[in-house]
Amino acid sequence: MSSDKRTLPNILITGTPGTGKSTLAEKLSKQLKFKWINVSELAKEKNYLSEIENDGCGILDEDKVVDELEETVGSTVGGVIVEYHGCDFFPERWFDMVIVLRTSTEQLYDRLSARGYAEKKLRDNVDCEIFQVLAEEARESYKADIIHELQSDTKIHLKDNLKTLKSMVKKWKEENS
Ligand SMILES: Nc1ncnc2c1ncn2[C@@H]1O[C@H](COP(=O)(O)OP(=O)(O)O)[C@@H](O)[C@H]1O
Repeated sequence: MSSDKRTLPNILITGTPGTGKSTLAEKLSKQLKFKWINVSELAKEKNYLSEIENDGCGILDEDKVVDELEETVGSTVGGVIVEYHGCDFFPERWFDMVIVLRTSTEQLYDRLSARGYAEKKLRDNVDCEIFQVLAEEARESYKADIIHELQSDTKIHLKDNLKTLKSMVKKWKEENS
């Protein structure tokens, strides 16, 4: 299905753990009255995580996630916000906007320390942000004109990002009505 058949846009929010995906997705979904899907939470609930890796994270059964979400995210209704720290396994046709959240090393370090991440996991995630792993993955998986990198260090950034996204949704609706 092409995006112009949807009545509302679907938004993917991706980024390194701790960059603020859930914080942004929760507020945005409330303000826009969109459905919010946190893939990590879904995977835990539905038991889509197999084999525990050394860092305590399971390996996601990506096919099961896609099958589970196809009815909702692939429907003609749209208006879904999906968030996950990965983006290359979702069908490209699902999304009209792909948001990559970026956070400074210092902020990310503090946030992940506050989460109690062990030193190695913390370092791996900070490296993931420094090397722009998710931004690169997004560029390899989606068209450049739907990808938007947004800085997410401060509460002011959060406010600005909400404003930016709401105006992007407004524009999309005008262009696709
Ligand atoms: N723009 C921001 N400014 C300041 N703190 C933020 C911002 N976004 C998120 N946070 C804080 O950072 C932590 C991680 O945010 P969270 O939304 O859980 O990240 P993610 O979903 O990407 O793992 C939380 O404590 C949250 O309150």
